[in-house]
Parts: sequence; structure tokens; C-alpha cells
Amino acid sequence: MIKPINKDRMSLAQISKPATPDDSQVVIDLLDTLNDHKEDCVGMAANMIGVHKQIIAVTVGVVNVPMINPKITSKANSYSVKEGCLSLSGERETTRYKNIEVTFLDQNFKQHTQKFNGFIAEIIQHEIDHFDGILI
Ligand SMILES: CSCC[C@H](NC=O)C(=O)O
Repeated sequence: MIKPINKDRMSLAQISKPATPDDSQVVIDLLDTLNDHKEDCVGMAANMIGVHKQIIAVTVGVVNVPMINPKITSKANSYSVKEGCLSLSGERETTRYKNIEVTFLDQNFKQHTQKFNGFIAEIIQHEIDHFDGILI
């Protein structure tokens, strides 16, 4: 189900908890909501739809990929970039890493470890910051 975008700063600053299979509907709602915003958004964290669980969805090409309980296990090559966010107005400068390795569960709660580079890596870092309560 498409959900409204959470813009409440206090709510967005809360730390999200690890997700469990009981949160499967949240994954579907996040994918539906990201798909509804495909013109202006390339990634979302569950707290952007008001759920404080460690679930993100990232646009990769034309598909939206969900990641459950993602953790960055290595990062290299920092750079500075301006980012925006549907939950905030304007853009802010932030530090990202060009190359990251991430462990995460897929929609079937199967574990993966994968390397990501460039813009997709940037989106993943932005969304993981969200569930740590960090806004750009
Ligand atoms: C380049 S990372 C920016 C991600 C952002 N989504 C909000 O969490 C967006 O503008 O889609």
C-alpha cells in the first residue's frame, strides 16, 4: 500500500530496530511508496513511511530492490556530494564512499554480501543513515 511521506524531524531522528519476517508487509509498502515517487526519489528507508525498522529500498535501473537489516561492512574512497531527500527541503553537502560492501537480507530473508559502487552505493549510504536517525 502507498503510504504518506514522513516529514516529522523528531520521528525521523529515532533509531530503527532490526526487522523480522513479521515486517514483510512493510517491505511491500515501502516498494509501493517508492514506486509511486519514481519521478523524484531513488531510495527510501522505512522511517520515511513512519516505520522504525531497518528496511530500505533502492532504485537500481528500473527496479526497486529491498534490503532488510543492511550493514556496511567495508567502505573506501570518500568524496563530498550534495544530496536531497523527500523528507527534507533543499540539498546538503555530505561525505560518501565510492565503494562499499554490504550484508543484507533479501525479501525472502536470505542473507547476501555484495559490493556496490558509485551512485547505488551513495543511495544505500543515504538510506542506512536514515534508519540510524541521521538526515543529510
Ligand atoms: C542520492 S541519495 C538520495 C536519496 C533520496 N531519498 C531519500 O531518502 C532521494 O532523493 O531519492
